[in-house]
Order: sequence, then C-alpha cells, then structure tokens
Amino acid sequence: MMETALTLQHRIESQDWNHVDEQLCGRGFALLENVLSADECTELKVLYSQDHLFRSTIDMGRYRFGEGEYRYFRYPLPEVIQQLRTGMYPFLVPTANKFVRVLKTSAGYPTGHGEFLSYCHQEGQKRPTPLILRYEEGGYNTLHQDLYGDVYFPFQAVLFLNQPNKDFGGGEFVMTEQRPRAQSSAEVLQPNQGDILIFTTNYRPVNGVRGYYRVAMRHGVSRVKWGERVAVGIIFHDAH
Ligand SMILES: O=C(O)CCC(=O)C(=O)O
Ligand SMILES: [Fe+2]
Repeated sequence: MMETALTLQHRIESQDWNHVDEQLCGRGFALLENVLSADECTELKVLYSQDHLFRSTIDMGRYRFGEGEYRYFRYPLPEVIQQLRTGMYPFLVPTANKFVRVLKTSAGYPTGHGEFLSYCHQEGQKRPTPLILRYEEGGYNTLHQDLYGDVYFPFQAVLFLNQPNKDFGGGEFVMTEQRPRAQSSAEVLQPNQGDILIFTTNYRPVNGVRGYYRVAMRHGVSRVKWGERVAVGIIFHDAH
C-alpha cells in the first residue's frame, strides 16, 4: 500500500522541520498534514476499547475537565505512538532549547528522547502520559496545560483520528494565548483525519521592547455537536 511504503520514521524525517520551528516560534503551533493513513487512524481508534493497554481512565465530567473520557496508555506504548514520540522529539529539541534559553526556564533538553525520559524518571516522573481521548455528542475539553510535574517538554502533539464534518461536527481544537496584563486571544483549528498538530504546552516566548516575555498557552476542544471524535495526545514528559 502507498501509505505503508514510507515508514513512519521516514515520514517524520521528511517533514519540513524548519517550517515547524518557524511556526512554533511565531504562533506556538504547527500542523503536519496527512501524516497518518485512514487505516492507521482506524487502527489507533480501535485501541480505545482494549483495556489492557491502559493504566488509567478518566471521566472528564467527574473532574470538571469537560465531557468525555480519556485513557492513559501503559508502557510499553503501542508501536505507532512509541515511534512518533521518540521520532518527533529530536526534531523539536532545537526549538525547545531556543524557548528555554530566551525564557531562562530550564537548562535545556538532551537530543534523544530516551535520555530525556531518564531525567523525568530520576525526578520521580515515571508514569507514561500518552493518551487517547473520546468525545461523543456534547463532549468538550476545557482549556488546560498538560504539566505533570516540574519536568516538562515545551511541545506536545495531537493525532486527529476522525474526519470533521463526516464523522463529527463541532469539536474544534482551541488554543488560547494569555499575554501578561492583557486579555486572551484564541485560535480555532479543525485539522483533518491523519494530521498531527504540534503545539506549545505552557509558554511561548515573544520578543518585546524589553526582551523576551512569556505568553501562556492553553488548549482545549469545543463542544462536539454530533458524532464521535477520537484523538491521541502525545506528551513527551512522563508524570508523577
Ligand atoms: O482532543 C483533543 O484534540 C485534545 C487532546 C488534549 O488535550 C491533549 O492531547 O493534550
Ligand atoms: Fe491536553
């Protein structure tokens, strides 16, 4: 099949990572279009019902995180998720190091994901964070940041597994930016099935007259009007 002719690693390597860097620096997010085939999306979606793959399941309504359910994968992660997590990480490190250098928030990130995870584990963050989320009609996800301890990687990814306006309506991906002492602005995205969005987990630097300042970013999902929306979230740090 065409889609599987290129390995996932190949597809990751062939992305325009300079453009991703520009987008992340300029806007705090970057869309990789059409990375996963429809079959790969289906294979990921069906994982949702395989209980043995998960370490915990969260009813979002119960915690007032929204309406819907998500499940955190256990180690070992499903192969596609593992490959994307370790495969995308090194391409994001230069931008991550640029962010923390100008914001002076961290010493910087190692070039390999294994080394970064060892650091998380050493700091007591040992639980895997990749997750799969499912929203039905009326489902939504309140604006949040996925921080699970002091150690974090400044970017994360979402894999969009359903096609908007075919499988579901509404359920847009929403990001907000909070500038210091100003009101928030929002970006609303409706990526296609198979797209991967990379975005800022907590702050992005903006160059002002007195040097760089931090803009806090949050993300969430607007209400699903009909159908079912399933997504996989890949967070690069582990959790307490
Ligand atoms: O369902 C979505 O698109 C949002 C998922 C999310 O919040 C995450 O992956 O961190
Ligand atoms: Fe999230």
